[in-house]
Amino acid sequence: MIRFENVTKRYPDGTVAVEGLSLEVAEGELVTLVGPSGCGKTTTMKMVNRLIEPTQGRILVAGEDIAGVEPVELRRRMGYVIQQTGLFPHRTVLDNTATVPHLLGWPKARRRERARELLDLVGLDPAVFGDRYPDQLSGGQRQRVGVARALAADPPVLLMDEPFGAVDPVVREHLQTEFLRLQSRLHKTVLFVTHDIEEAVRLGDRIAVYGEGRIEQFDRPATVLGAPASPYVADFVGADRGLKRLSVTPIEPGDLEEPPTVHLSDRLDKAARRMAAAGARWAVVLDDADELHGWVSAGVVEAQEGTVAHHARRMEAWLPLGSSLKQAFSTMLQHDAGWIAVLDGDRFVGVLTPSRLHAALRRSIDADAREVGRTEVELESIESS
Ligand SMILES: Nc1ncnc2c1ncn2[C@@H]1O[C@H](COP(=O)(O)OP(=O)(O)OP(=O)(O)O)[C@@H](O)[C@H]1O
Repeated sequence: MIRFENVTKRYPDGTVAVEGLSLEVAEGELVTLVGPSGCGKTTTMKMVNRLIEPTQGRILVAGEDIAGVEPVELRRRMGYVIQQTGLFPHRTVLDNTATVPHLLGWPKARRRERARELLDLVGLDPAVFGDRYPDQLSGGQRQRVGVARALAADPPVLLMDEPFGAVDPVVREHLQTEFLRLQSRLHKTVLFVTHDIEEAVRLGDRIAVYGEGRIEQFDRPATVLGAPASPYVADFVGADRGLKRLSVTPIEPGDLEEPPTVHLSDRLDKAARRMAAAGARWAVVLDDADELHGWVSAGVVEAQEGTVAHHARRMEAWLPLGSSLKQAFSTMLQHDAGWIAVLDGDRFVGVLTPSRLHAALRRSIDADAREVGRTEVELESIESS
């Protein structure tokens, strides 16, 4: 969707900001450009909407060489979000959001309706915020308006230059989560500049790690963290990259243990037999709709009569399949739990234990090194190592 072909930018004073850059962002993909200050990220981005012209090479968007597209026309096809949102201070939030539809000549009622819809989408109630001016908003709210404005005309491409850079870390994490949720619905092609490696790995389908004016590695976040291409990249992603990798490695069905399951309505002697047969000290308890209720321990079951319902404990520590290993670890710590339940929708699929979590992480590193799927890596090789 966005393709750089051997692009170089040399400024008139001789500074080479970008050199021989080749990079392709697929349709619907979110690529983060990350690197230290001055390495050429912003220059790269601004060449896509022709705020800066390359000295050499060409850039194609949807197959078309943008050198032949009117800059104003080109920019209407691309949402652009920057750190200092660039909102018009004397226009209301609603009018700011409707900027591009206004430029495109949409009738007033339609563009106001669209602006309200967009504000809703980014989590701002238009009835509350629509008539405010930008200086009557918090930094995080201003950034949301910036995102809403960029999306207003539904452009296929979004260019985002440190859009969450000016807000505190808690708000930033919140905005990132919301943006990921939005992106999972909208599937825009996104080029996202940041100097924050945490943000880059969290948001990017792939990340391009910049050295000076050139890309040192362009890969999925887990690969960059697990197998940095050079000492420079290893240094940039940080000594705690193993820990960071937890946040980009999802829980997969193959990572889970399957303890015996019993139902709330089961008699205790049946539950006891099932646990004994499995050699388990506890079982997961499901309700009549087969949804997770909690757990029950073998000790309680053996000593009592009646049904599981009287002795089952609620299980609060659970996560959906596909959550990150970091969320899993954090949930274990938060609930002081030796395992967490993993659900697929409402369906219970298994449990993740600390040793399985460790195995999953090791397996994903092995899988990347061998360029195979994680499920193809034998668990034995981990447990015996
Ligand atoms: N108009 C200009 N004239 C000369 N040099 C420039 C110009 N704009 C940028 N540069 C230089 O080009 C290099 C890359 O700048 P760029 O803004 O692309 O970096 P960046 O990675 O986005 O940095 P930051 O994270 O600090 O925004 C820097 O050395 C910068 O000083």
